Order: sequence, then structure tokens, then C-alpha cells
Amino acid sequence: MLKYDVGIIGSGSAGTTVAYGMRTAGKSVAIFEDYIWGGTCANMGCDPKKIIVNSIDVLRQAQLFQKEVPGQLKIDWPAVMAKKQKYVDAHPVRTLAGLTGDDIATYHAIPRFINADTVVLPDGTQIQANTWVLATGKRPTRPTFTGAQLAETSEDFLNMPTLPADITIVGGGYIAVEFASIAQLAGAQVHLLQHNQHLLRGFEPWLVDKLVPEMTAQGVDFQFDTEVASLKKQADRILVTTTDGRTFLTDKVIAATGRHAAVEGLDLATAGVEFDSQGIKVNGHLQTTNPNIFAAGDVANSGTPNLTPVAGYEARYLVDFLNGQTAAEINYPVISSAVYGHPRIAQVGVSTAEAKIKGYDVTDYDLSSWFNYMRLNDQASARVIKHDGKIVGASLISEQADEIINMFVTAVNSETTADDVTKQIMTYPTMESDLGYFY
Ligand SMILES: Cc1cc2nc3c(=O)[nH]c(=O)nc-3n(C[C@H](O)[C@H](O)[C@H](O)COP(=O)(O)OP(=O)(O)OC[C@H]3O[C@@H](n4cnc5c(N)ncnc54)[C@H](O)[C@@H]3O)c2cc1C
Ligand SMILES: NC(=O)c1ccc[n+]([C@@H]2O[C@H](COP(=O)([O-])OP(=O)(O)OC[C@H]3O[C@@H](n4cnc5c(N)ncnc54)[C@H](O)[C@@H]3O)[C@@H](O)[C@H]2O)c1
Repeated sequence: MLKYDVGIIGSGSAGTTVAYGMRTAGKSVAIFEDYIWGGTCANMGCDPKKIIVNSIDVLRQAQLFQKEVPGQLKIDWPAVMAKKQKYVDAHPVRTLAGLTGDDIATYHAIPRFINADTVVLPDGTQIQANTWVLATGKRPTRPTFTGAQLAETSEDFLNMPTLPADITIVGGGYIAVEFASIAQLAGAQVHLLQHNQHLLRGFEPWLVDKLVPEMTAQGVDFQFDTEVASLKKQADRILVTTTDGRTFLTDKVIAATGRHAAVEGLDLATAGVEFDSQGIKVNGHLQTTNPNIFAAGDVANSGTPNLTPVAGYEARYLVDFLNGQTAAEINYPVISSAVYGHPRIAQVGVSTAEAKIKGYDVTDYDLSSWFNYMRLNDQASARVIKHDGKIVGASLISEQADEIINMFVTAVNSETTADDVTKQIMTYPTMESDLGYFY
């Protein structure tokens, strides 16, 4: 039987961060991956998406500057895909080389627990580790309506060799909205079907109320309270039937109806690890119901959003905890998030609803007339929540919201005051140099 100090299942942001951290601390480490080395973010999530988004940004900028820079640009979808693929193809190779270069044992297989500390691989190899870290992430949840097998996933969308003329996206979360924005601006007609009224649940309603009309004006066909009853192949197209009896033909259906914890095949019950569809049950030390098995990243039901920086943060905490650098429970800073549509929306810290309960100041800003936004033709707005002379929360809609929000992340975390800002000399004219105006 092979033995390691630490066994890590999953090679995404969480798994690789734990692997490098434990190896640096001198432990023997094995990591297991059953699909693509490097995980979701780099291979079929954030990074390939952002490469595509950046090409769409150029087109969007041209649209915003059409008076000053007349003429029409169009997206060459296969060329965008080729650029994206070049990055994606290199990533697993780089990940594997990095792991093996650090003397981390790598196994391309699904390990199955046969007791509390030992797994078996499909070829019969048994591997024991003193500590296990489960970092298997989440995988797309397939809807259950008739013909759901005709619906494709986010991974298929990011690999589309050509752009279909008409795309239907089912769901109203991050993925649905980002992909709707990409495909519509790239030249497709997009229909977004959301089964209730709630788009981007968890985001400030005022942001969503501004985003939907903006995307509608770009041509996205939002259909709320619309549930799919069935999908049926009709020649080269797909016939969509909704539960209220409407039918229409489309070229491609993407299901963006959420993701579930990737725990299939691990036999966690045998290892005494409890989980549900939200993820693996963990305590404040990210410890599962088996004291020698921990979980981090999307698969851990830690009550945090499923985002790459959160996975990395949890992994770094685990490295410190497992190496005795901390005995405290994990303590998260404020967690920012953005939806990479056109425009972007982003938020961090105290929400409007929470501010109202706590009696904090809520100030709205129409940024479109501020010099830095005006020069970019950016119809931006922000809401800033303040308490005791400090910024405790912010939300904004802007072409640059994903970048600007990080300025607020720092201001909230470091409890920056107006006085602190005036002591800094920032480059001008930039969005960040406006920070003082928000106090
Ligand atoms: C389309 C899309 C866009 C996204 N965009 C963003 C974004 O812009 N910003 C952001 O912060 N987050 C984004 N996310 C979320 C982000 O990708 C995840 O939060 C992040 O990847 C979580 O990292 P992880 O290490 O927990 O899991 P993952 O990266 O999912 O890694 C888990 C790994 O475990 C492997 N695995 C699963 N089961 C087993 C098994 N039984 N045996 C062996 N290996 C296994 C998987 O194949 C995978 O490689 C996006 C996600 C998607 C799907
Ligand atoms: N910019 C980012 O940071 C980013 C981008 C993409 C994904 N992500 C991460 O990935 C996760 C998964 O994204 P997602 O968009 O798949 O999930 P999500 O949980 O954000 O949204 C799922 C959506 O599908 C809807 N839905 C569920 N079942 C449905 C059904 N049967 N029919 C129609 N609609 C249905 C839900 O109401 C919800 O609107 C996100 O929660 C986020 O953590 C982050």
C-alpha cells in the first residue's frame, strides 16, 4: 500500500493550493484528478470566459464610441475560440508540470474510499493518507424536463466552434446572464428563460433593475416566470415547449440551472463524511464529519459563495491550520463578486437591505457625469454604504465595475477613512483616483 502525509482529491484552485502549501511545509503529498488538470476556473470557467468577454469588450467599446469612432466591428467567433483554446490547452500541461516538479505525486483517476483513511484506484492500487482534503468542486446540474439531454452545459458553451444564430439559455444566475451578454453582443439572438422573477439572486436588486433593461436594449429576450416543459429535436433545430404551452425553435439550448457538489464515486459514506447537494458538511476548521478529512472550495458547504478567490482563501487557511500555524476557526474577509456582462455589475460588503436594518448611510451616485466615466461614455451608477466615516459596502454598474469594486474591497477591509485617502497620491485620471469622492 502507498502512503502519504496528505491526499488531495481535485486539482482546481483549492486542491492545487493545498498541495503546494503542504509540500512546501515538507509533507509528502498526492493529488488526484479525474478530468482536466487545473480544475474548473482555468479550463472551463472564469479564465476562458474572461478571454471571450474581453473580445466582446472591444466591440462594446466601439459601440459606446460610435460617434467618435464610427463604423461597425464584428466578432470573429472562431478566432476568439482559437485564442481561448491556446490558453486552455496550455493550462493542464502547466499544472501537471508544476505539481510533478514540486515532487507531488499525481494520479489521474477517481479514488474510492474503502475505510476512514484509505482509497482504492480503479486499477486496484490502495493509497493511505494521514490527512485527506476533498476539493472536488461542483459540476453542472442537468435539468429534469423531457428532452433535457438536448440541453448543453456551460462547458459546451465555452467550446462552441461557431456561434449559433439563436441561443436559448435556461436559468437566471451568473452563468446565464454572462453567457447571454456574450452571445447577444457576439451576434446571436439570445432568449433567457428564468423560471421565476428572480434574476441574479444575491445581487443588489437595484443593480439587476438597471442591468435587465440595458441588456434588453441590446436585444436579449428575457422571459421571466417561464419554465421549460420539453425540448425536442426538429430537423437541425430544437423545439422548446414551455409549461404554459408556448413553443419556439432555437439552434442551441444551454442549461445554466446551477451546480451540485462533485462527490459521485468517492464513497464518502464509507469514510464517514456527510454531504448533501449543497456540498460537504464542514465545521469552522473546514473539517468534515471524519476528523482526518477536510474540504475546501466549491465542494465544501462553508456558507460562502462558490468563487475562485474563496476556494484559494479556504485552501490557504487549511494549509495554515494543518501545519499548526493557526488554531482559530476560518474567518472570512468581505467577499466581492461581479457578473461579467456588458455592463458589469459588482458588489462587496454591507448590502442595502442590511444597511436599512442597521441605520447606515446609503448614498447613490450617478457616475455618468463624473469625468472619468464621461470620457469613456460609461453610463455608470454606484451605491455606497457608509458608517462612522468609513465605507462598509458598495455596489456598482459600469463597464469597469469588476475592476473598480476592488478599490472598495480594500477600503472596506482596511477601514480606510477620507483622511487616509487624502494622504495618498494616485495616478490621475483613473477610476481609483475618485475614491475620495465617495466619502
Ligand atoms: C462557467 C463558469 C464561470 C465562472 N466564472 C467565475 C468567475 O468569473 N470568477 C470566480 O471567482 N469564479 C467563477 N466561477 C466559479 C469557479 O470556477 C469556482 O468557484 C472554482 O473553480 C472552485 O475551485 P475548486 O478548486 O473548489 O473546484 P474546481 O476548480 O471545480 O476543481 C475541482 C476539481 O476536482 C475534480 N474532481 C471532481 N470530482 C473528482 C473525483 N471524484 N476524483 C478526482 N477529481 C475530481 C474536477 O474535475 C476538478 O478538476 C465560474 C464557474 C463556472 C462554471
Ligand atoms: N462571475 C462569477 O464570479 C461567476 C460566473 C459564473 C459562475 N460563477 C459561480 O458558479 C456558480 C454556478 O453558476 P450558475 O449560474 O449555474 O448557478 P446559480 O446558482 O448562480 O444560478 C442558477 C439559476 O438557475 C435557476 N434555475 C434552477 N433550476 C432551474 C430550472 N429547472 N429551470 C430554470 N431555471 C432554473 C435558478 O433560479 C438560478 O437563477 C455560481 O453560483 C457562482 O458561484 C461565478
